Amino acid sequence: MTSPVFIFDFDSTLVRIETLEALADIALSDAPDAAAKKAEIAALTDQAMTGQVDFGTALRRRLDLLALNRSHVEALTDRILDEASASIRRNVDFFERHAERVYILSGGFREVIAPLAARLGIAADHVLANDLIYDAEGRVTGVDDANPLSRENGKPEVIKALNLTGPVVMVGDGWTDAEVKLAGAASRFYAFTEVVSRPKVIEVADATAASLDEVLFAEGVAGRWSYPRNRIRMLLLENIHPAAVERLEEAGYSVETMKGALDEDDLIEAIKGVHVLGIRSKTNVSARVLEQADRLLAVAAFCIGTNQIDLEAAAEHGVAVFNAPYSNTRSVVELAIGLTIVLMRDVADKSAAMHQGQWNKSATGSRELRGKTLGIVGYGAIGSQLSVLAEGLGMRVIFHDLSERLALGNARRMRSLDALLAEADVVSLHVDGRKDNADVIGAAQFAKMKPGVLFLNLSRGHVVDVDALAEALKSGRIAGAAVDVFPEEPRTNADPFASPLQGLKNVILSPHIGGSTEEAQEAIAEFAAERLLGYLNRGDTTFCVNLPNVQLAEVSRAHRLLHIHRNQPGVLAELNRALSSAGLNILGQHLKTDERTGYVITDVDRDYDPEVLKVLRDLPGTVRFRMLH
Ligand SMILES: NC(=O)c1ccc[n+]([C@@H]2O[C@H](COP(=O)([O-])OP(=O)(O)OC[C@H]3O[C@@H](n4cnc5c(N)ncnc54)[C@H](O)[C@@H]3O)[C@@H](O)[C@H]2O)c1
Ligand SMILES: O=C(O)[C@H](O)COP(=O)(O)O
Repeated sequence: MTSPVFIFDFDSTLVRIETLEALADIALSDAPDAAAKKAEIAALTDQAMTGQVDFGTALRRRLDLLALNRSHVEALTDRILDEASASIRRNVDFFERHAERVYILSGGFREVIAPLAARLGIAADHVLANDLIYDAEGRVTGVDDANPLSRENGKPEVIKALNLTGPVVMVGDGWTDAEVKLAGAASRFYAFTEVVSRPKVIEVADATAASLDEVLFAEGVAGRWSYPRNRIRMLLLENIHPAAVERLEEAGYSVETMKGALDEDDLIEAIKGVHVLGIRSKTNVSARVLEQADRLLAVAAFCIGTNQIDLEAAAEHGVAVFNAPYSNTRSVVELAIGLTIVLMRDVADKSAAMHQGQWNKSATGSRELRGKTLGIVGYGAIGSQLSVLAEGLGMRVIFHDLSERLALGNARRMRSLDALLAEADVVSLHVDGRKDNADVIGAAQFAKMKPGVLFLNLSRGHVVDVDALAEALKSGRIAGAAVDVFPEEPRTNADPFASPLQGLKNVILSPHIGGSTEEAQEAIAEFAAERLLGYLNRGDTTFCVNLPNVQLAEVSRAHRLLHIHRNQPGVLAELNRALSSAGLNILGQHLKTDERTGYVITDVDRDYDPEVLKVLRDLPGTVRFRMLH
């Protein structure tokens, strides 16, 4: 079968700008009537692109409004590579490989197009565009009137004159591109909507393409990615920072967001057809949810904790789970320090009294941090950082951890929790949210603490018996507490909150905001989005919390087969037998297993019978099979 000739429009297709509007921004930057002129130019562009004004008239009227000169055009030309549309940037490889069957056809200007054409490997004689005419002073006086592209219906005329063989595929956003189809000069016309969507153009198109990946997928051309990225749906819950949306959309994925968390039934409904779910600490991804997720490839916890996700069930379904283990740790530590000082000085109650008109200046019970003993339970990423900062403020630090952890600075490891409780003036909990940690601190532990101790929990709600804490506070054994996390937390800001700790003296309650700083949320968004992109685009499972971790480079000029299977004997041998009997040439292979799951990544030469993919999908033990190219 002859592969098609691809003809691409330039403005709002290969690039995300309209040339004349961008030139207007440059040329009119100091003009007093800039706004009015720009509006007129934008209106003319729109009228031409929707077929309301003929293209030639619109072009000349816009040029007349601009008083362009060579330096304006050069300024745009210099930055045109940065303006390439996202899916074009992702698919440079396609252009390079098919350059001899690719044309750029544009009512725009050859010199503006040239740098991008060169970057895509498209020869100068495959760039069909208007030529600007300059006078001796470098002022633009118009375009070459003899060029059909400076007129209505110029594009079909130019294509026909090329006498192309084989199917012709036209890709563009505007009416002049639709004219190609209407004049019978293209076999198929894709209305390109990545930059702008024009209903009148879509109406006459054979198909709509929200990205170049869509066109390549529909045309059966091996693009940069096997499946159009915009068809991969991502659902981000719980008010995840917009930086994540930006990054994932820039990479071509379709992202939907919701502010709050969802309960199990609503989540099951919401993730139908969703490939990637983004959550924070309040969405429970249960085995039942995973069971019914029909497309789910990955879950990203845009936070540290993953106790809200059934990690084992996710692995059984081949769903990779990622988190951001470090991005908000500093925020939690700063809050813990601040809360400790506020508790030591009883600032919260004194402030509340002042709001009621009471002046209560007194030093009784107020203490400095300096020289006090801080007992940190859980000496991981947060606990150990808190240790360093607290020492910097003059505290003595002791800690207890189930695992062997390096004591930082002068911190002293305590062999038992009880030993720590007996010595600490302040107890701060920083254990992880594993199920076994339920009620790690209850009545018995409060009884072992020093009278007058201060208590902080910024880890997980279920690790403390809150009723026992309330009793210990009421009895005065505990002098104050700061609690940021609760066994039951409202799913959204609109839901009510209730706790036995409400109304107690020297108790600071905060709505799970330990990691809620702008810095942390942005850093989490970037980190977790990168993990997702690494997994979707390369199969990379670095930092994955439930599948074997494999760090992978981008697949280049090969197809990558990603096979997740139950860790049972013989799967790798079977897989390689299938590959070898199909005559596939293996370019590279990685295997990593944990006690439950195996993950094999095989890069193969591109030419093979696609039937082999079915065999791999059906291999005994297969949990999930995916291919990237
Ligand atoms: N309040 C917030 O907004 C917020 C923000 C970030 C993290 N967190 C929570 O803070 C906690 C700590 O986070 P991290 O990043 O430091 O986790 P981490 O996994 O790095 O460290 C947890 C440490 O606790 C230890 N541990 C677990 N159970 C223990 C137990 N029963 N006794 C003693 N040690 C135990 C582990 O061995 C580990 O060293 C987690 O629960 C996390 O979900 C809360
Ligand atoms: O696990 C975490 O990182 C914290 O508990 C923060 O959770 P959040 O993103 O829901 O605030």
